Amino acid sequence: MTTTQVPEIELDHVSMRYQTDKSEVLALEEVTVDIRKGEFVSLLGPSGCGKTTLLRIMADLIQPTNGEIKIAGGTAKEARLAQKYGIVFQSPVLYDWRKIKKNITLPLEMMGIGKEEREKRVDSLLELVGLTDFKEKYPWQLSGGMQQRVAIARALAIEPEILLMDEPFSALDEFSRERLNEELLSIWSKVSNTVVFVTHSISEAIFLSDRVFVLSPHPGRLSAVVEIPLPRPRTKEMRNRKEFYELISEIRDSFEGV
Ligand SMILES: Nc1ncnc2c1ncn2[C@@H]1O[C@H](COP(=O)(O)OP(=O)(O)OP(=O)(O)O)[C@@H](O)[C@H]1O
Repeated sequence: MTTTQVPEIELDHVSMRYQTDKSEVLALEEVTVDIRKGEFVSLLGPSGCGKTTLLRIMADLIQPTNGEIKIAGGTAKEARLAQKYGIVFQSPVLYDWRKIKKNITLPLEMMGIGKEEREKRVDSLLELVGLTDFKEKYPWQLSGGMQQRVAIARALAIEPEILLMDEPFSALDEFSRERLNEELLSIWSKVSNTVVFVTHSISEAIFLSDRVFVLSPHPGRLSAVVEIPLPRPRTKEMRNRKEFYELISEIRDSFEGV
C-alpha cells in the first residue's frame, strides 16, 4: 500500500505520569511523533519503556498528563467514538464458547449490523486471514498463531482506519512469529490502514515497518526514529541481507545508554 503525507497520528510533547499510593512513575517524557496515513510503524524498546502506555494513549484508553494528541485531525476521543481503531492485544482474548465466525462478528453485532451483512463480512475476513476452513471451530481447537489471526480478523471487522497491535506475536515461537509477520504484511497490503505495532524484537520491527520509533526507558523517551528503506513486498530472504544486519546495528546503537 502507499503511504501518504497526510498526518494520521500526531503526538506533541506527550508525557505520562502514573501515580500510585506509594510512588510515582514517569512512564513517558515529552514524546513527539507524527505517523502518516497508511504508514506501518513499530514502537520498539525494552520492557518498561512505555510502549503500551503510548499505544493506550493513541487509542484514547488513557489520557496523558501533558501534551497534545491528534488523530486524523481531531481528538483521540472523537476517533474512538467514530470507531477508527482496531486493537489487537498480546493474548487473543477470544470467547471460548463462540465459534470462530461468531468471535469475528462480535463487534459487528455490537454495532447492530444485520445478519446478512455480518455473514458477508466474516467470509471475506476469514479468507483474508486464511481461516475459511476453521469458521465452525472453537478457539480452543486452534493453535496460538491461528487464534491471533482470529483476533486480527476481529479487529479488522469494523474496517478501522488505524490498527493498534500490542506485541501480538510475542507468545509464539520464532518460526510461527516469522510466518505471522509475513501474513500480517500480506493482510495489510489488502486493507490499506495505518498500523502501530508494539514489539521488543528489533528484527520484527525492521521486517514489518516503514519507520521504527525507538524508545528508551526510565523515563520513556523517543531516542530515535529509523527509516526502513527495504522494498515492499518484504520477503523472508531479506532477513539475511547485509542491509538488514546494518539496520539491526543502527537500532541497537540508538538505544540510549547501551
Ligand atoms: N497503571 C499503572 N500504574 C502505575 N505504573 C504503571 C502503570 N502502567 C504502567 N506503569 C509503569 O509505567 C512504565 C511503562 O510501562 P508500559 O507497560 O507502558 O511499558 P512497556 O514498554 O509496554 O513494557 P512491556 O514491554 O513490559 O509491556 C513501567 O515502569 C510500568 O511499571
